[in-house]
Amino acid sequence: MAAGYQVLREPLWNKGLSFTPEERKSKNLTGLIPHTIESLQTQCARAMKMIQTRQTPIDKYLYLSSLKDQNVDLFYRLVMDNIRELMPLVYTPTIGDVCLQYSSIYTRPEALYISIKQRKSIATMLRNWPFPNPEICVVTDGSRILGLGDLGLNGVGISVGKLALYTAAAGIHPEKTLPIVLDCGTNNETNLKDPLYLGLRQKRVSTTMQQEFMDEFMAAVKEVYPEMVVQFEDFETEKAFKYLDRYRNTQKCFNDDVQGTGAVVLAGYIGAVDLSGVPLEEQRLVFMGAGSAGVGVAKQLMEYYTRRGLSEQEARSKFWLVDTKGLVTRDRGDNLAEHKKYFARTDNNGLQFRTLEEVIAYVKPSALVGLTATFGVFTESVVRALKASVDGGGLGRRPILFPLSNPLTKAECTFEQAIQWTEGTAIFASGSPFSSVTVDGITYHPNQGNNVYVFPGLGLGAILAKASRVTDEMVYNSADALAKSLTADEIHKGLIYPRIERVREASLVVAREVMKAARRDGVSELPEEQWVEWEEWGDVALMSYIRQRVYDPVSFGDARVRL
Ligand SMILES: NC(=O)C1=CN([C@@H]2O[C@H](COP(=O)(O)OP(=O)(O)OC[C@H]3O[C@@H](n4cnc5c(N)ncnc54)[C@H](OP(=O)(O)O)[C@@H]3O)[C@@H](O)[C@H]2O)C=CC1
Ligand SMILES: CC(=O)C(=O)O
Ligand SMILES: [Mg+2]
Repeated sequence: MAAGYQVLREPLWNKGLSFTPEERKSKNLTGLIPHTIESLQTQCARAMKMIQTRQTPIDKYLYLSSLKDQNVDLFYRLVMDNIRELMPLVYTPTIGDVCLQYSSIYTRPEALYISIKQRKSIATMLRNWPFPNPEICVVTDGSRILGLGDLGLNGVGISVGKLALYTAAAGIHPEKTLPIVLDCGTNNETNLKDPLYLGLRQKRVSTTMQQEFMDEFMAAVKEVYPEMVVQFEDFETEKAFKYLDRYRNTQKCFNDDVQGTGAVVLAGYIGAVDLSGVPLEEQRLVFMGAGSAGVGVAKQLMEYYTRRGLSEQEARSKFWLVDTKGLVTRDRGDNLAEHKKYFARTDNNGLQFRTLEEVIAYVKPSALVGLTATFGVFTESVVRALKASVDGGGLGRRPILFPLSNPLTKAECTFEQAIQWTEGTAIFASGSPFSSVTVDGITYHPNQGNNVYVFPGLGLGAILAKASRVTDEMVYNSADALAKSLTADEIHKGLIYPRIERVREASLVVAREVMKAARRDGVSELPEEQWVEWEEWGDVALMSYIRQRVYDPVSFGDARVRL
């Protein structure tokens, strides 16, 4: 163990003012820090005060980021204990601005930056990562960052942000997380012209060349870190589907935008249907956006229907997908992208519907899901038409309205608009957090339908189960577990997701069910005796195993009950 100053300079060793008298002596810290001993809570109180003095979300982010670089335990204790206030800073919406400005605000490395020019040394770069045996990586090529488009290398911020939540929301040790950006060029002219841009100054390479690069990357991962789970994040549509299909049967990986989003929306949908007064079989869903998230979500919801006894045909018929050209139909006359074909309608009798208003008038949906990355496409007339089509089915019925695009500047509508235009009846979930709204003395609370409720638990479950693959059953069960994780109080309050303060508790439940699904699918490589023991003692024993393995920073002087 290094002594003195070096201990204070190493973020994973530094405890700030929480070093005990014995540690201060043994590590030669005496005099290098103030004599006072403080608990993590006291240090958190100081940090919160500092955050409040910062004016803009980016300034607050920079303060937090610098804190993470000085004292990892303090950073995570702070985020865990103040998740409602701080998650929007380390994640969406602020992380969107961070990515937009990443090259300008860059101060120090925090990820692996792998450029296609260095493709011959991917394995070496992976080995250069200073911490041994990472368990989870989030990898992006920056080609579709949130709803902000192609940000190139600057998209690395999303890998960093998602992994901070793996730790805060699921307790994966920070040392075991690995953010990666694969730099294949960018088509973003602003970045290419920016003298400070840190990425390759060239247009994106061809699909074929990137495919070869991905193959090399995934092979290097298998060679260097065979146990690591790979989360694909924010790859543009075609690549999102293609890479998932290509690697999912041979490596431990999943796509967060397709599968994580699918699972989180399914969990919310299960709760929303209960509140809506429209029975599951009568629900009719319009999806605005037929990209990686839209199709991923539709497929996951369809799975729910088929597990409830509907045939594939019946289940598929509940979904109407809309893209920039209107309702997706087989006979629309354009060359439909492969991923859109499955849900393309064939029952439209040659009719085509260009606008969302036309689609709503035709379908009379009970639920409207937005995954377009386009602000404001749920206009007043659209939302009022949705409400009218639900009202038509009987009094007291409530529309399901999920504008899920990120960050807030891309949301299809705001919470306030949803409340106003539906007279407070909308069952609402958005991708980024909106504040509560009070109208005529009634306060309405929004839900945040974001894959943050799924990926941390899904990843943790896959790691702890030593799963050789991430199977559909594991993904489906993450949704099921999340839906069942609400408390009576949350259900009573009309919520469809656990309060964000409980995201960690919910993630551990998700992880437990993911582990069990891995076992059922025969992909868990844990010893048989271990499973026999859990099967004998049940969920309590399994949960206790999980809790013993999660990171939960505490300090000398803390007297509190931990998860
Ligand atoms: N809440 C959450 O947890 C998550 C939210 N998201 C958000 O979802 C959004 C979309 O992501 P993703 O699916 O990966 O993106 P894609 O680029 O794959 O898909 C976008 C889709 O939206 C359609 N679209 C865009 N503008 C319009 C418009 N004006 N009218 C109708 N359709 C439109 C596109 O049509 P076309 O095909 O014709 O181009 C395309 O089908 C992003 O903002 C992302 O942040 C994603 C994952 C998780
Ligand atoms: C949340 C997320 O994964 C996205 O917006 O892409
Ligand atoms: Mg994403």
